[in-house]
Amino acid sequence: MSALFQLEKLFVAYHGVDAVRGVSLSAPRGAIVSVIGANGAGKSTMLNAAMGILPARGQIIFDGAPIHGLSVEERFFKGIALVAEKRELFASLPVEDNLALGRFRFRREGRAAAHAALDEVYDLFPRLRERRRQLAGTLSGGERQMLAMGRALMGKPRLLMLDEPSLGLAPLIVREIFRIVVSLRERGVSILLVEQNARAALQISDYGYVLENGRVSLEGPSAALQEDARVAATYLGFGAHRGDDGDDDADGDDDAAT
Ligand SMILES: Nc1ncnc2c1ncn2[C@@H]1O[C@H](COP(=O)(O)OP(=O)(O)OP(=O)(O)O)[C@@H](O)[C@H]1O
Repeated sequence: MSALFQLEKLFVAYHGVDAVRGVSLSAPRGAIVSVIGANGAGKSTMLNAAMGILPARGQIIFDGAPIHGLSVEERFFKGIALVAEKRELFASLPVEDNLALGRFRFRREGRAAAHAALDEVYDLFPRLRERRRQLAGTLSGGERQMLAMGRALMGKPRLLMLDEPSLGLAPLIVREIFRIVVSLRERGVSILLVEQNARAALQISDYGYVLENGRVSLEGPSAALQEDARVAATYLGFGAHRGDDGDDDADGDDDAAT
């Protein structure tokens, strides 16, 4: 499988201090690639740099071409979308207006295309269809995550980057969200999934990277990572030692934290 997206020796700094330190990573077409790591490992920083929100050194390659010099909007038009950890919804607008904003850059395409995109998102997230007139600010945490993903999908991305989609959500909702992520892979969307919930991420991904202190410390097929003693001890809660993200099995949080 050829890579749709690659980072090569990516460095990202805040005030001269590197938070991401030489990360190389590859996301094949039609695959789910997960990046796991504790708080502060550099996961969000890496995604924000990949999207062009933060400046970075190193190579960022999409569909065989370097995109380093492109703006966020140009990357979006190439087919890259990021669902940020904070979801970044318009709380005082209804669900459907939030979704429509995900397509505003395509406004010249006309109503039929916009409706078709909306229908596709509603088919994927029937809950959003039921709540299409509800204000985004009144949605539950899980519904907000669905709306943030739905809005990103309105742009028909080829690469969907998800920053901690399970954050603050109850296990049942996490399962639903992750089931949808798997169905997106079946529809041909490539996924880069950043998660502290290592167990859930490795269960649905094809390949995984472990990020520690801004560096890739381990990588491999997700099934192999699940069997790896260091991953099990630090991120899956087995063995003598647990990492500082001990709440990684998604069963301790409620659904109202977002
Ligand atoms: N705006 C900022 N200014 C300065 N330092 C920052 C900023 N954002 C993040 N950092 C630092 O960069 C490092 C990486 O943070 P980042 O948010 O990328 O980690 P993360 O792996 O996504 O963690 P989390 O899961 O907690 O979001 C941390 O040490 C953090 O304190």
